[in-house]
Amino acid sequence: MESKKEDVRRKHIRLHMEGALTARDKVGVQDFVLLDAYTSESAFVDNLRKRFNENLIYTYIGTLLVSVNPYQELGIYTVSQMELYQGVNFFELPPHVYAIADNAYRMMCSELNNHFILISGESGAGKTEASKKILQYFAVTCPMTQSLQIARDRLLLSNPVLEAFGNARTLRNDNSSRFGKYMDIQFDFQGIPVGGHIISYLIEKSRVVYQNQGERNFHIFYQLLAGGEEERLAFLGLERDPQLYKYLSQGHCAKESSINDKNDWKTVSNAFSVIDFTEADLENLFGIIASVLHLGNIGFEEDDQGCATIPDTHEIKWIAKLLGVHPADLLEALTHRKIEAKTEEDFTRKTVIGLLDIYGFEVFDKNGFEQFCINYCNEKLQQLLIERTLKAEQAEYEMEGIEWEPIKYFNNKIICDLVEERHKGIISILDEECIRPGPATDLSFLEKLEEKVGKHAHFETRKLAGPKGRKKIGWMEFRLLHYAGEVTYCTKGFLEKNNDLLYRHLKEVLCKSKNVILRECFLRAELENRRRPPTVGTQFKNSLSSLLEILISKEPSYIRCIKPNDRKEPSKFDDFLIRHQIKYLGLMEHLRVRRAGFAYRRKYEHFLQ
Ligand SMILES: Nc1ncnc2c1ncn2[C@@H]1O[C@H](COP(=O)(O)OP(=O)(O)OP(=O)(O)O)[C@@H](O)[C@H]1O
Repeated sequence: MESKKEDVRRKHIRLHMEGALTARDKVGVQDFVLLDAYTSESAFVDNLRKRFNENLIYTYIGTLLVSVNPYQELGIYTVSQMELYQGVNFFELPPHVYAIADNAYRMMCSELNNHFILISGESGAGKTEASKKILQYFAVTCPMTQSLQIARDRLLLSNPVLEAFGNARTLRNDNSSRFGKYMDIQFDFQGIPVGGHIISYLIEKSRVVYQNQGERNFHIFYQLLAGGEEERLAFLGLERDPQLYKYLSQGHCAKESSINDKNDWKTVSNAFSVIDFTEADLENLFGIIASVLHLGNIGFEEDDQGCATIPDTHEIKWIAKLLGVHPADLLEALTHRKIEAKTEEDFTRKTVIGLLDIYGFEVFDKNGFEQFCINYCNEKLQQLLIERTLKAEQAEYEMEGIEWEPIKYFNNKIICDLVEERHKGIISILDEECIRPGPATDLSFLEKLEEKVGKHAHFETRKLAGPKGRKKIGWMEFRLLHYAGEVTYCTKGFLEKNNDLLYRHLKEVLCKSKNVILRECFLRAELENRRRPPTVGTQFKNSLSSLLEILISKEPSYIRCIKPNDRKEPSKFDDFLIRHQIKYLGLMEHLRVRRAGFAYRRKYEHFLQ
């Protein structure tokens, strides 16, 4: 009986495959490695366009998956599609995100090793969707006992909560993740999912207090106001109208027709109940969320001695109530000084498949401290790719004595060092400028950079550039020649954003809070540590290095997501925008290396015949 069912399944798969193979033959190449003009970016774009026009959004470069956001439902994520890819050799079926997921799963089961799938691309390119599809794939295709379904649901349903707290409307994407997300799914020796972890990285904290024109704060604030029950809002001292809150209205788009905060609130509330948040947990959590809104509305004034005062204590009373702290202590702490910062994570090993959904290179008209951090993160991830893929591939050919042309690829370690090297790198120089006594400014920081890294081949400023380059760099700016291209950063705000000081008084007050969540975040023991807390840049660097430690021990798979146009339109393929992404995703470079591997395989196969 079982084998008959299996036969039918196999037949079904074969028919699908044959159909797909014919379709794929007609539409460009399904693997860029097969491109004759593989060094030509135009040929690359042509192939991508041809396939995209036929709704074939996936193409391989060897085992790396290139995905173009279709901005429409294509009907390619059905359960029968999942079954089609289940247990089938990677290259036998047309490229698909399910093939990547299935391949990692099968390798993990057979070799009992750990894997990660790195999903990168710029905002709106489809990273989060891709990671959701992979999770759904595992949820449907992995052997599952009833009790484990609860764990599965938790993993899938925690997503709306993560998105509510970590995503926001930006100019590029209505639901843009403003943090890096690492999720791993643990499997036992039979390949049954037994648990998982979610770690969020590098959240864009500055968004809480400031949003650019056309952008919003994190969704949860708006969802709470739009959908929260009357009693809850009354308890929190909140009004429904987001315009009343400074932290929600700076971008002038608190209410957006494309976003339904009220409906989203329902989804998030439901998710909270599935992941076992009690009413007491929610009370504490929303107490903190509401306090942020009240904090934003506090009016500070200067007294006769030039000191900060808060004449209207209305908001203070609410915050004190919600956080369970003494109003006088809070008032004092908000107008006086001291410092702090925090934590990392740790977890036990099993065989796991990790999913890392992380923002790609950001290159805007004006790039600030946030873009500097994000792009540094991308340099480090590229380093990992070089270490793990390119170098390994070359080493293998050399070891086996296979004839091949060495590929010249750029090793971006030099740029990583420029940013992160102790005492010498940009982050250290910035930290020094933040710490040193005397009047440090963003401009003095720029001057320090010129003095200390001015000779570096990947660093430029207006002063250092020749007469030609000078025009394109402003007085307050420096330019980094990243592995994927140049990005000009404006130093304005670097010092302030790097400092992230949480004054000691304030921390002491929060340690005594009756709000359980807050008390967990501000540990008394940490107050005893009199050392200066790390700066934001250093926190970022440390967090990144712990992320890389997690990744380095695992076998990698890569998904590179591309956004086809800026208007979120289906069927619109903007060549210019796509070329930009091909460049910043390093795809041509990757193809060159893969192609060398492919040339070898072809030679080898021929030899075998
Ligand atoms: N495979 C897909 N099929 C259909 N629509 C998609 C697909 N991938 C993405 N989209 C559409 O594009 C939108 C943006 O995608 P997504 O949120 O995954 O981007 P992202 O790369 O995670 O962006 P950010 O970095 O800003 O979070 C989605 O809300 C969805 O409407």
